Amino acid sequence: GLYTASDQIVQLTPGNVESVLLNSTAATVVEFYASWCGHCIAFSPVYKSLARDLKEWKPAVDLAAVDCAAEENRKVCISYSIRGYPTLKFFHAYSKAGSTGKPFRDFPRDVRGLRHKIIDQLETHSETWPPACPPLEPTSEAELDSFFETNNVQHLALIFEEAKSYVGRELTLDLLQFENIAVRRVLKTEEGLVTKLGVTEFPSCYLYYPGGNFTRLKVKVEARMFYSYALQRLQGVVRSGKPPPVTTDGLTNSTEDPWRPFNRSRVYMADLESTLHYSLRMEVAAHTIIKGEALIALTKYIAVLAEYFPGRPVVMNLLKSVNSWLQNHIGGEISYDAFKEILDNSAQSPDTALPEGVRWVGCQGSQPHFRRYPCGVWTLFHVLTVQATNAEDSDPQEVLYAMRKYVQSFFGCRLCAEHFENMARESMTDVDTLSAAVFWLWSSHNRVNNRLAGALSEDPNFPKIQWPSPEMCPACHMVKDNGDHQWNKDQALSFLLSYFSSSSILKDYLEDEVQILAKQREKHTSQQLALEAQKHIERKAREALDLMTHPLTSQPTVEEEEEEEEEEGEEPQDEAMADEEEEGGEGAAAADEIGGKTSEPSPWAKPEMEVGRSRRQAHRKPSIVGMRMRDVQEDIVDLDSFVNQHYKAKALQVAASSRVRPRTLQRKVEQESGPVFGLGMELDGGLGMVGLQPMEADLELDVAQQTKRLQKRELTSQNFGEELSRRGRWMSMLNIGFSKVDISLCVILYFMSTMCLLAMYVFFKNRLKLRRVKISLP
Ligand SMILES: Cc1cc2nc3c(=O)[nH]c(=O)nc-3n(C[C@H](O)[C@H](O)[C@H](O)COP(=O)(O)OP(=O)(O)OC[C@H]3O[C@@H](n4cnc5c(N)ncnc54)[C@H](O)[C@@H]3O)c2cc1C
Repeated sequence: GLYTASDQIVQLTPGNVESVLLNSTAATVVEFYASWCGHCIAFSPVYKSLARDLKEWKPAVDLAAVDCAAEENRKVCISYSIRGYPTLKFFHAYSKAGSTGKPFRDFPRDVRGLRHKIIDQLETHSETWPPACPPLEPTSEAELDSFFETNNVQHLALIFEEAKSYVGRELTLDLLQFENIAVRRVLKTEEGLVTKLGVTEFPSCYLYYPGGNFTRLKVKVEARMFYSYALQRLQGVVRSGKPPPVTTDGLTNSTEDPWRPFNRSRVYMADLESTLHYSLRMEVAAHTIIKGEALIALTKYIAVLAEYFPGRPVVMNLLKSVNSWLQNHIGGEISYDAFKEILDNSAQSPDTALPEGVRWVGCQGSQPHFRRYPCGVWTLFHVLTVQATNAEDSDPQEVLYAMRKYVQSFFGCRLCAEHFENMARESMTDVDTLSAAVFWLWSSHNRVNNRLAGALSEDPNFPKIQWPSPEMCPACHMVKDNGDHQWNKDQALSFLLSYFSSSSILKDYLEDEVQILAKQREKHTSQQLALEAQKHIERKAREALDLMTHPLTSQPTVEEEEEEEEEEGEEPQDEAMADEEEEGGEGAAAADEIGGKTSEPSPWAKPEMEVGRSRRQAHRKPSIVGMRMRDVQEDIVDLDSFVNQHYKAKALQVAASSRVRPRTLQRKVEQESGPVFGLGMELDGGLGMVGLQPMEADLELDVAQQTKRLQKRELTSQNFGEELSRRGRWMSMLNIGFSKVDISLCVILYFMSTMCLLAMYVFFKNRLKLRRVKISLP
């Protein structure tokens, strides 16, 4: 069909048509249309505007539509005698069954004309006046005398006008949903009242009070919209069913945050940063893996933020680094965890952070469930569209597209997203200038405001209005010759450009940059500590398990030994290479050498293997001794040293991968022939190094063999980064070693399991004996 749920037009179907049109408390205007009909398509924007214009009249008049082109509605349209499209019909309140409505013949194709036609029809109601509709006839002096006796209202607004004017009746219906106010029209011909109040201008509005007191309502222009804005803001006037606005004291008590006093007509950076925090750390976080449309949406969103967000340097640095990370990302998906690492600046780049948590200021609500994040989203994108106007060569739809995509993929309120998408589909693609983008968002936001006025989500302290109000921007409002309201687009644009400009954004209540960075560092460190501690515990558990399953007495297999040799051999290389790559090369080469020797299954390899083994066992023994010899402090998990070690390994890794450069063969040969592990010992000096004594004697290799091996290593030099990180892990693992408690625990467990086995052995042996004795008995 031509209408959606966000158009505030009831969509009729065979299922609801009777309940909507018959015996209803409100009169209903129905458009019968065919979705293929060009005139209907052309009329639909007018009908939608009419629905927005008459929004406040709903209890008295509602708008509906039915698509007669839809097969399922065919019978409905036939039963209402529809022959052509579009057809408008008026159904009075409490219409009886069988009523087919009054057709609007040759109806006007503009909102004003239709509005007047509807008022005319309302006035033709011949039966008892429907209670939901306020009296539309002019009032008299006599009626006013007793008005306050029969009506419990605080304000009576009198619209003095000519007989042909509709302003009084329109305002009566406009204020229908507000309490503590009533509106009546007084004709120019009501001389008594005109003279009493000294009325000289028609139309004009006077506030009338008990006892005959009165005052003139001051407005910029004597017109419906200006009266409406002003009357809704009178003291005590509230939307029906809504609690009265609370004072700041009340607000302080009803929100968990302390109330932050603020200027209602300014934008606050604290709201924008809070919105960024919430959207990137809460909304986007709902996607564990971000791919497809969501990834496009995130990339666009971050790109416009990095380009146009008028943030402080620390936030801009962060947005730019997230943007470049996303732009350089290869592949169709990212994990939120990876994204969050960048967002939380886990690389700890200086002066780069997005404050955590929210501090709503201009978007504070009188209750925790009002305003806040959605208010921030609107404000953020208004700011971005305005900032984009400074970059003249940018794509006019860029920011709107980013918003559309973001809302589609991430905005948690799915119905809001659907409504927004409907608006975007309708007209976003028509935006062809940067100013048009500012306008589009502003008018779309006003459409949403119109729809939501009076909704449950409306904060009574911040009523939804067509923004900006005449008080905020008098020049933005003007009236046409016929008295209808019109936006002065030039004035509205310059108001928006100034209101959302970076220079107008207030920096109050922002968290201090130094504090943000310190917090970030603190958080990062504690995360690292927790991670390292967890790794440490896991490692210890693994090692203890190993020790139980491979008791000290059992001999490792040749393969195991080879593996260990390789690992041991690599460790000093890590450290050495990171510290000074040349030495590391030697260490690894020597380790390769050992591996190479032991793995050769030659007949004469055995004695050599045995020699190697005994030597290695000699190496291994001190490693355990070494553990026992370690400091008493070892019983305490020294997390600081873990962190240092982690950073050191990381830094070395980065340094190594960035500094690795081709080495000359000659240099390598020279280096390989020297005592190779000395540096490793010096660097580490702990458990991990124990098995790596200098072994010049074992390294009498022929040059050709070495050359070959080195060439191989040269080829793999590109993978140093990876290799290093792998080896780094081993490094830290061996370096930590076992504490006394660990060893004692293992020995006790080992002893207990041996005893257990022994007990089982004795038990079964005795049982077998007993059984044999039984069998042998006659
Ligand atoms: C894309 C989107 C769609 C939404 N759809 C729905 C929905 O379908 N249903 C629903 O219940 N809620 C919806 N919401 C939430 C709703 O629009 C409000 O954001 C929310 O109710 C909070 O209202 P608020 O009073 O803080 O003012 P908001 O409407 O959030 O406005 C925030 C601030 O922007 C300024 N402002 C107001 N109007 C304009 C304007 N026209 N142009 C420029 N600035 C303006 C004002 O200073 C105002 O305080 C949506 C929000 C977004 C971001």
